[in-house]
Amino acid sequence: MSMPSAAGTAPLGRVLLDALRAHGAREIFGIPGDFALPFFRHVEQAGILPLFTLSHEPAVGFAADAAARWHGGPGVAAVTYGAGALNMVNPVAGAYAEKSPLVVISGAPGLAERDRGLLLHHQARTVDSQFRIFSEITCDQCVLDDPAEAPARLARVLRRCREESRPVYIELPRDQVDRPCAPVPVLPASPIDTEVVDACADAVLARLAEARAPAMIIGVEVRRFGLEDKVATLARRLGLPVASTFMGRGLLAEAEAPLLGIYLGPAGHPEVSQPIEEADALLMLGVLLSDTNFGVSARRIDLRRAIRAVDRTVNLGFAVYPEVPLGALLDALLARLPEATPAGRPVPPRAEPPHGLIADEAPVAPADIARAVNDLFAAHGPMPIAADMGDCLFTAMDIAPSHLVAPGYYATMGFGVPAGLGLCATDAGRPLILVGDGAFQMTGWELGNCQRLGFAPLVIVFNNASWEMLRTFQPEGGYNDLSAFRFADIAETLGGRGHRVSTRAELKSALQAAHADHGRFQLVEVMLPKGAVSDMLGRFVAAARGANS
Ligand SMILES: Cc1ncc(Cc2csc(CCOP(=O)(O)OP(=O)(O)O)c2C)c(N)n1
Ligand SMILES: [Mg+2]
Repeated sequence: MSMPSAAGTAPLGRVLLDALRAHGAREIFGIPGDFALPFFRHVEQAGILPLFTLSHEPAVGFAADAAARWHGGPGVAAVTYGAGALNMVNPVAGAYAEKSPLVVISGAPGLAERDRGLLLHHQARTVDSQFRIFSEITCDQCVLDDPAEAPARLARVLRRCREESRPVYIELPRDQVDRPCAPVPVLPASPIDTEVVDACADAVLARLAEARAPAMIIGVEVRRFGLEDKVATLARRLGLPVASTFMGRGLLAEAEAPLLGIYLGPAGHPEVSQPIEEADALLMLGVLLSDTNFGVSARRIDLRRAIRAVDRTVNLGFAVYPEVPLGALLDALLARLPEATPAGRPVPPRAEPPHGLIADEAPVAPADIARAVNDLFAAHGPMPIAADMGDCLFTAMDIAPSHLVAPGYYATMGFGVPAGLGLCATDAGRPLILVGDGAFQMTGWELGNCQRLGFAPLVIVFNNASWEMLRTFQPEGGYNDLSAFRFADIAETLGGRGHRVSTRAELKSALQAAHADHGRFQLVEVMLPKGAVSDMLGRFVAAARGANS
């Protein structure tokens, strides 16, 4: 029942939608439930943010995460309490790990029903259990149990979501949704101490100036905070060779910058690894110190000599500069550097992505898929890519630069197809989805929503009937053999168009036909021979074995 609105107020559900929009959200992904129905009514009636419903909450989380990464701003996942929200723990954990600004909105029991002394349906342990679970995988949380406090609480968590680029959790008791509430302010950026920033910038430049062979490596925060241009300018002015991490793939690829390529330790190219590992001052901007970024090389990079700027903190040797956002540091560094580009060390020309698929009767290897996609991009322009975990992600490292969303660190399967649907909902353009057969079995069925939603992604399924990545780590595992799903046939049933290919010639013509057909989703099922893996995966596993031996 909508309460009469006092002057300047509106129902809390509507106020929340206005606030999400004002903070940069452009869509809502969700699955309703009785605890969330009052809020979903506002979503549908207000039309402030378009609602995209999917079939299973993990997909809702992955889709909202992908939209957040594309926007560099909030992606919104709205679910019901308990069964819905707890279904989404894995995607939210992945968003936390990979610094994606995801906003989780969960309907919840009303205040009145919490005190009736009954165990509520969807309740796990206590009514507050869900809040505690999400407190572990979000950077801030609030319960909107008092409309008088709601604007301040929402302003706080939405600012932290933006500034930390991490998920936040909003719990919305269903009997509060229609209560009158004042608008939510958009708070100014959290104050920073410019003296700390200045001292930090001076120390960084002094450290780089005394180094014999400085270098730069950049990571996911550069993308999340939209700092690519500033980083490219900094690299030019400093004359430093720069590499991106595995998670930072594609950064600076289109910029005028001395980019070496992707740093992958011994699994990568020596002309990229050497300047990074031999640097006597390594400037690390927005880099997550994760095993997938450095695990195969932790022993090779002396982090004590590195300058690390991530998570609003700069570590330089034993000095720590707190509350220095990456953007503020970049501004301070650029303000201290002349516009001229010094004659830096010559940077070797970047390795060109492989092109020129030989369209013959040979069986398809993962490297052929990269070549075929690069040929397609060269002919028709790049597509945004959503990749799942598995060899498809390693193959993506050989695909020409384009916007990539992938679980490069958290490494969860199931991300690819829902993330591609998330991109379809944004203004990213038609995505290419890369997914293995094992991961497709988890969330690929979400393609069945494409017809209703008007989405037409191009999907490539790497079908080796195997958990092949696991087999490279442990060949003796008999459990890696999977059933032979006929995904191309299933595509037709799901409302799309299926193409099954076994040779390179079939791959080329199927991709051309799929790319030309925008009317429905296209699924190109590539039958890969047993044991066929990308060189990149082979090198990564060998290096990982070496690092862990
Ligand atoms: C949610 C989740 N559960 C298990 C695993 C562990 C795993 C990592 S890679 C992999 C096999 C992937 O098989 P797929 O056929 O998709 O790709 P490919 O290796 O190229 O054949 C598994 C099971 C992860 N990462 N996430
Ligand atoms: Mg497989």
